[in-house]
Amino acid sequence: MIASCHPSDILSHKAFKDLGAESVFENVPVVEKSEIVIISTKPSVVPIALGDIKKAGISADKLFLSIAMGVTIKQLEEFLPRQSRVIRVMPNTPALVRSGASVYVCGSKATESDSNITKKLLESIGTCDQVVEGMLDPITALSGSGPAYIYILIEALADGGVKMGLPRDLAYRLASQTVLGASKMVKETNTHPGVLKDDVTSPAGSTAAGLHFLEQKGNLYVKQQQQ
Ligand SMILES: NC(=O)C1=CN([C@@H]2O[C@H](COP(=O)(O)OP(=O)(O)OC[C@H]3O[C@@H](n4cnc5c(N)ncnc54)[C@H](OP(=O)(O)O)[C@@H]3O)[C@@H](O)[C@H]2O)C=CC1
Ligand SMILES: O=C(O)[C@@H]1CCC=N1
Repeated sequence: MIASCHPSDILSHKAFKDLGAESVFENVPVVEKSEIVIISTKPSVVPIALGDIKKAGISADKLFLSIAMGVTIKQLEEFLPRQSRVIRVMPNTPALVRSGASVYVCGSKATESDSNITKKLLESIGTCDQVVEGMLDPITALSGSGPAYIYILIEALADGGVKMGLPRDLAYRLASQTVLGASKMVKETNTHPGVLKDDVTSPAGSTAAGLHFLEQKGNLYVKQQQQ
């Protein structure tokens, strides 16, 4: 494995080395020495980084996997040497704990073998689905950005517990395990989330009161947006 980073980025340089990768400060040697190249710069940097590769006139016999948000297959193929094989991927940060949700789209020159190796790579860090490019923006909003929305939910659940007297570490443990458990219920029982919600909600119970409160707040929010 070989990775590039900026000369001032000592932390990434060390992190790559700790992973057992060769770490360099230029993109061209990374592409020269690799069969599969992962493009993971910010979207605005993609044309610059790929421009370096095109200018260097490297052989195009490589598979490029791009995780850059919003950079289309057509743009990637234009930025790279002709005949480069391109696959666009949208992963998410739970990949760090091997619970990612990734999707990928094959470019015009990607082969079945490229698709298979991409699936194998992504399945080693979570789930993986092949999709069509038109789905990538909504998927970015759902599973790409989604963890941020769930963290806010976990923080809010824990804050509520702390407000009512729970120690913070216990509150975070319970909140995160609750999200994990609820998620597994949806995945493993194949039951509609509305039905699972009803199962928790006893008549005249505390969950019904909590849901009523949230619904009122939700309606309030929608009304504020409409004003
Ligand atoms: N964050 C997320 O949850 C997700 C992000 N993505 C996509 O991943 C990409 C990276 O996002 P993120 O990790 O958050 O961003 P970061 O800014 O953390 O990472 C970008 C990396 O690119 C490096 N870089 C900058 N310029 C160059 C260059 N010219 N050549 C090579 N490397 C360069 C940076 O190095 P240095 O710091 O040394 O400049 C940095 O390590 C984005 O395209 C984003 O859309 C996709 C899915 C989820
Ligand atoms: O917000 C971002 O730029 C990236 C894309 C998906 C998740 N984070």
